[in-house]
Amino acid sequence: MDAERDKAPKPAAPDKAESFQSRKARLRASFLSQLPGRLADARRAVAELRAGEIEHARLDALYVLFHTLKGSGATFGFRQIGDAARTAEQAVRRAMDSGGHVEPTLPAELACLLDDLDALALAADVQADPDTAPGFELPGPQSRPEPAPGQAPDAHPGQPADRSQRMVYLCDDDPDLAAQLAGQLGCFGYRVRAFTTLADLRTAVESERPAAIILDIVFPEDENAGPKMLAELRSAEQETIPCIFISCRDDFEGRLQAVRAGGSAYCTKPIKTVELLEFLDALTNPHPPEPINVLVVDDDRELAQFHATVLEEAGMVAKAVSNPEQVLSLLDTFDADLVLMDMYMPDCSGPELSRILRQIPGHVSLPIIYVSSETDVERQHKALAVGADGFLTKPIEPARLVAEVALRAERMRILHSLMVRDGLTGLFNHNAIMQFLEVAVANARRGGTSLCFAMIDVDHFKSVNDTYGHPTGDQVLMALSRTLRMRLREDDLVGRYGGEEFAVVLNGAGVEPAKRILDALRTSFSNVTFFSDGQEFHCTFSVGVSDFPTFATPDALTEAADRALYRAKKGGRNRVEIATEQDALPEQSPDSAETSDGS
Ligand SMILES: Nc1nc2c(ncn2[C@@H]2O[C@H](COP(=O)(O)OP(=O)(O)OP(=O)(O)O)[C@@H](O)[C@H]2O)c(=O)[nH]1
Repeated sequence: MDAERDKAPKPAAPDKAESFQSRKARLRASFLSQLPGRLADARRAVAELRAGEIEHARLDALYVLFHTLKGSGATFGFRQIGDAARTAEQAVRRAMDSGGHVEPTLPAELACLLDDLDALALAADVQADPDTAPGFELPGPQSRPEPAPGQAPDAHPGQPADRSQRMVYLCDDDPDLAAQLAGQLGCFGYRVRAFTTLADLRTAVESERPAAIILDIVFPEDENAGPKMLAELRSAEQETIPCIFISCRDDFEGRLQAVRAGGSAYCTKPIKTVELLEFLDALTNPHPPEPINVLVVDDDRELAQFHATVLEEAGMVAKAVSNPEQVLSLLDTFDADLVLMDMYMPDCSGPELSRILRQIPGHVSLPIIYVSSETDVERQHKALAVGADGFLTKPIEPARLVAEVALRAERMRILHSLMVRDGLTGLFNHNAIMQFLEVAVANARRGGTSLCFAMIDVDHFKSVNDTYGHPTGDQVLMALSRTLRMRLREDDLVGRYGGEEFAVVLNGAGVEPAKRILDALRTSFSNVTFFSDGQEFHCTFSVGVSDFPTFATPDALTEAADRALYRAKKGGRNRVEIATEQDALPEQSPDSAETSDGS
């Protein structure tokens, strides 16, 4: 039934240099050129309908065809085509709802509607001016709101932000807290000047403008002195300096004063350094955030391409696909933040595709929004019940499409980041790094590549805590996490395995390069000087490394790395040990693992 369309030339992938006006004209022309083929397909299917018989398959196919035509006709500005297709769709739906029984009058009714559609298709070239057609007004480039308190702005947890050389002023009347926070932020690459009085802060701002201010609310002179000072600084400054309030006040009044003074974020004491860092990164990061990635799935190629074009115009990265079968493999390589999905597609419906995605652990929380001309609320609810997140009705205004996609994708990035991050270090947490290890092993197996898994454990960490106190121990852990994040490649994965143990997945690395990299990290960390109560000290760590394919499963890799780490500790610490085949799980040699999972 789709034979004509398959022969039709596919719309070219969006060319970045091509203007939106010319893209929309091209897609509209492509829709028109394919219209006769689609109508011929429909006419053949109508001719094959047997009056008085049960005809599930032909009715299903006709339904998808008219439904698609309804949505794309309206989107490309051909309202009458959309209306006629809707009437035909409703006639087919009635037959489907009566158990697939074809009333004797149905074929003639549909043939009549197809005559109308043929006539409209002929007239279509002059029917609608694309510039005035609904659905063609473009929103401006996607603008992102400043992160609100509680929002984690970094879309890619575990990836370092370039914080080097960013000067931050911190003002708190508690000198110990000011010094401690300054020390911790310093571990993450910020240059911090700490002040205990507002007068000193004002003098410093007047002589050198900082990238951000961290400001207490309550000072001895006034319980709202911090917000008052910010308001004063802002009235004197040409450009506003971002400010994060820190306070032991968690009451509404304190928060209200902070917002009124223009505070961008609010952290309550005791301060969680990672939370503070996230706000600082968001407010001072000179790099724009990662664009939102959207996968658009619609069997109507022009419509998929059109929606992708609208999203790209708004600064997102959008891939259009018309065959649902390609979605899984595409998602392996395209890190989609959201899937925009048609509801009725001939070979696999939107709800079926949603179910398939929800059965894959990695896609359980991937936002799915249907874009469909289905207006029946009950059917919309049924489609949503399989795990989709929203419903947009075709034709959709570009501005609304962009806003809905941006809102949901941003929210999911925030939630995802909170779910997968460790609170102290900002690295992936235990569950996340173990899940990433599974994915990395599956990818390495499929691609025939290698990878290394390293377990890193700080040496004599208990005595660091015992000698210098727990907060200093925390600083050591934060400094190590930063060293790992800054020095490893972007596609390597770093997580906090637990306590003072860290896990690293070095994608594509063999044992020898992995050992070289980890030895370099070990040396550079051992050179970091820590300070506590006027005393200096250094820390080291030990590493156990296992590799794929010598160890073929995530369990085998973890166990082997753990055993190698034990040897490193036994052998005197501050060293990297490589796992050998003797470190394999007793019951699971690499060979048996290869066959047990069927690969
Ligand atoms: N400061 C701090 N300490 C932690 C944290 N998580 C675990 N620890 C401490 O890390 C220490 C780990 O000590 P051990 O497992 O005995 O090992 P170790 O002292 O590092 O000695 P070796 O591993 O044998 O070199 C314990 O004292 C834990 O309380 C944390 O988040 N912060």
